Amino acid sequence: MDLSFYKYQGTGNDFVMIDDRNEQFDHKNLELVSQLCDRKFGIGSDGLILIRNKEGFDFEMVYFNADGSQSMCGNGARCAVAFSKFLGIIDEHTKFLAIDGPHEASIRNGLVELGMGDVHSISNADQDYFVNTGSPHHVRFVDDVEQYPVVKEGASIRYSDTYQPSGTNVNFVSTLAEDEIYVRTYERGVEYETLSCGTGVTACALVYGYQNKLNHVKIKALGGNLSVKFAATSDGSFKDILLIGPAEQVYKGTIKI
Ligand SMILES: N[C@@H](CCC[C@H](N)C(=O)O)C(=O)O
Repeated sequence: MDLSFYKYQGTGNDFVMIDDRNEQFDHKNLELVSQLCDRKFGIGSDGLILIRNKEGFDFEMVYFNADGSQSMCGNGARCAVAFSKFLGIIDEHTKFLAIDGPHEASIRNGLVELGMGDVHSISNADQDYFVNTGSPHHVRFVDDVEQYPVVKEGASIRYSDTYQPSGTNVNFVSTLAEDEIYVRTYERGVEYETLSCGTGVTACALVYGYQNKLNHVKIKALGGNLSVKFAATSDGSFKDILLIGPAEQVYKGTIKI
């Protein structure tokens, strides 16, 4: 059977997107998901997203990592908003459902402002930090992130006893300017460094912003630039979090499954 798909990228985090409003894709077939995401034997991507109908929402984003596991994906959600606009499901504003709950977003000229879920706290993790932004993120500040062994150190933290059994994503951060950081991320479920991670840069921006009394942090990632705005509350939690950045359709195709 031929499966139609679109390919999207958000700051280099790339996704196979499937319009599955007729629910024909077998979402329990995780082997198929990882085969489609395989860069040698499939289409190739960091993740796969199904757009489905959901009562009370414009759509539901069903997200899978390349290995078939599921979590919240910030860049994927920005791409899902762009794809839903392309499909004519939404106009400039949307309310949709993801695995971590409802989200609101807007899109203008390919730039997506994505409302993220509230974050309850930043925890200490040895000398580093841990933040859950819909997906789990370890955050470590380093002197020169460009030269840092992200895959080696990231894998060692991801598989450490502290994070068993489900593991974590791992972000390494250096300061570029007073209001700008450079973030590189080892992603769980891809099991490698990706060019950008939306929930990851959000976690890093919250930690950096909190420490430096900022409510708007710019982020450089390997795949492009993002920014995060938020409000810090007196009890150490964060609300009104916006992840802002581009989302682009790269191509469409069909593949035999
Ligand atoms: N790339 C994503 C994060 C995807 C989920 C993550 N790999 C996990 O399993 O926690 C993003 O842009 O947020």
